[in-house]
Amino acid sequence: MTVVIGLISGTSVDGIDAVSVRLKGSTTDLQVQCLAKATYPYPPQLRSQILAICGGASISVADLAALDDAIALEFSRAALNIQQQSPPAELIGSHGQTVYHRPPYPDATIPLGYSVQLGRPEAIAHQTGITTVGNFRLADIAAQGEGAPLVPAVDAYLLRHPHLYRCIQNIGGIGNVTVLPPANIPESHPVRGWDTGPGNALIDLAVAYLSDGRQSYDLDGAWSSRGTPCTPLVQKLMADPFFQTPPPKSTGRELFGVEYLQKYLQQTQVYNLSPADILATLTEVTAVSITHSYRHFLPQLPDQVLLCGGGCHNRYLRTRLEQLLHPIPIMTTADAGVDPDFKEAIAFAVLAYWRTRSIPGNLPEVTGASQSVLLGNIFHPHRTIGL
Ligand SMILES: Nc1ncnc2c1ncn2[C@@H]1O[C@H](COP(=O)(O)OP(=O)(O)OP(=O)(O)O)[C@@H](O)[C@H]1O
Ligand SMILES: CC(=O)N[C@H]1[C@@H]2OC[C@@H](O2)[C@@H](O)[C@@H]1O[C@H](C)C(=O)O
Repeated sequence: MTVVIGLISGTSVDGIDAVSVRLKGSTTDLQVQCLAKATYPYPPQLRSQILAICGGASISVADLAALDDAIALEFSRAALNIQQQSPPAELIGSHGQTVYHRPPYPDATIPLGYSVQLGRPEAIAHQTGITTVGNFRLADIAAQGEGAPLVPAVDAYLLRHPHLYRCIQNIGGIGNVTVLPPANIPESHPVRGWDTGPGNALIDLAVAYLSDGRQSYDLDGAWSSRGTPCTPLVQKLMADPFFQTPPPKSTGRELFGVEYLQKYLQQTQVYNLSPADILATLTEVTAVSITHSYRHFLPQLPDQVLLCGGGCHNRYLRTRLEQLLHPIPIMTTADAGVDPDFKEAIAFAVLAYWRTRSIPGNLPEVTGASQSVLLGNIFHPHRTIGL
């Protein structure tokens, strides 16, 4: 049994999700007991700076180093806080903060992806005195994978149903799915997964714009529920090559970010949309892109969909998914015993644990990597002899 801390701040950049978990077993016998969980919001100025960088703002290398350390410090504080609420942890798995993600593409000078997570793990090891694993995406990228999504490998052991076909749908800033065939069918039906497109990132940006910065997200989907999705605009947006490309695929704020929103807002003028319609239409893009993925890239529709990530609390989005996928039941991962708001943090605790046991963490069927690889670099805290 090992106590491990898992840390992540996702593409919504709303704060650091931290868990302390007790782990037992390894893969098929993996057991996870959650001991403590909390979200630590970023200081507003740091959040704004991160969002600016994600939106393509220029930064000097010196400022990038300072930002990296500021994020590492917030992650270290989160780890030390969660540590106070649970037994001593042996290990930290820290995803860090993604600020740039470029999937691999054949015409690039080097046809490998490029993904930057800030909050350097060696600094977290130093600040906390706890061995820290980080840089999880790099080895998969070196093996020609997308470097994302990585959580499906953990979902495969925590959320498989004995005889039902499940989709685990994360709706964070970006959406991603894990496709879990039932445990009782042959291994020729592999676990799959990919990014489905925007989750809440565009909705959040639009809410901030339409409310003059007074709101940062559409609480429970209340605002969008007062609008009507503009079907011709949804169809136009769904023609984007990202949605039509079969998996493996990954994306981020580089595609579905500030620039996208600006172009989208111009298009909404053509259709004379109200603020509520603007939000309902963006929410519809999230819902339709998810169901489009299921209808086009799965051998069969799932028996159940289990939602996770902050978007599972958006009632309007959830209702639209229920309507679009009727009669497939839409639940959350809480119905299968995994907290939908902390599943990603739990996953990075498990990935760190696997790394220290030399268990590969990527699924080549998901990321497109040429082989399974060990994910992450291990950093031990430097302890001065005699202290
Ligand atoms: N009650 C709610 N109603 C509507 N939306 C909500 C609610 N609670 C959270 N959200 C949405 O969820 C977002 C946060 O989701 P989450 O923390 O899962 O994203 P993330 O982990 O940062 O993203 P990713 O999974 O892409 O890395 C918020 O920005 C907001 O848009
Ligand atoms: C580069 C990056 O941080 N990607 C995130 C993002 O947020 C959701 C989706 O896009 C997913 O691919 C990934 O995160 C989770 C933690 C993953 O790797 O499974």
